Amino acid sequence: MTDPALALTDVTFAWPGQGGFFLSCPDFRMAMGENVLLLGASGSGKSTLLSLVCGIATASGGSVRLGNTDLGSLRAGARDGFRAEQIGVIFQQFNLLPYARALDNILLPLRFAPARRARAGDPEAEAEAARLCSALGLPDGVLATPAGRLSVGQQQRVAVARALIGAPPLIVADEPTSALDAATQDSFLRLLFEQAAQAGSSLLMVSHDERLGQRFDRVIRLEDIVTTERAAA
Ligand SMILES: Nc1ncnc2c1ncn2[C@@H]1O[C@H](COP(=O)(O)OP(=O)(O)OP(=O)(O)O)[C@@H](O)[C@H]1O
Repeated sequence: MTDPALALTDVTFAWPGQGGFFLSCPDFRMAMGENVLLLGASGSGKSTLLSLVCGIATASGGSVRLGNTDLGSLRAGARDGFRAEQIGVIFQQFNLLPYARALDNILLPLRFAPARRARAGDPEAEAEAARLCSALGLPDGVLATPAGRLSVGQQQRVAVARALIGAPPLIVADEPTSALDAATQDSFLRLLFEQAAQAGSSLLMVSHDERLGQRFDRVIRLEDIVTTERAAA
């Protein structure tokens, strides 16, 4: 039997400090190639769960597995490299380098990920970046433009191209449509799904927006897979 793309088992985690936030996730799995939307209200712990999935935060108990690798078995440096190889991340604020060309932003994850760079067609990864931009509806000329000079919609597509390049097995997206109107959201999601499917990537998106649900293989409410507690003030 093939490993799931992602498996969280008996995971526990607490942010340190007063008013600490505790989260536990007994069992959450995603199949290879599956698209899952995780719905939750603001402050419910969606970004915390994504941090655990990406290995940015480390579970205090249980296991987070991507394919056949347990993130907890990796030292910090190895975990960073593993993340760069295996996960394409689309942040809410896109996190592009504003003074770097869109092309350099898209190629950035490949610097830390030799296997992903090879999948992107090293040494011609620029051609793959151009193909992704065109497939995502970005006009010619965007690649050479500093990211900070692009429109919000264009920056968002550049952020998606950066996540998709080199076909990472998992794409993680944190509220990537929050800055868009409904019509633009729909075309954006269609392109993201098409390109993720072409790359064979699984897609885990978190949002508070129930309207996005119809395009996904599975829609889950955060409270159905995690329990959370806040320390008394
Ligand atoms: N870096 C951090 N350090 C300490 N506590 C944190 C940190 N990040 C989040 N928290 C705590 O975890 C709780 C859940 O936050 P989280 O960002 O995971 O929720 P969310 O569902 O993603 O919210 P939003 O939709 O508003 O982004 C917060 O209320 C906060 O108390």
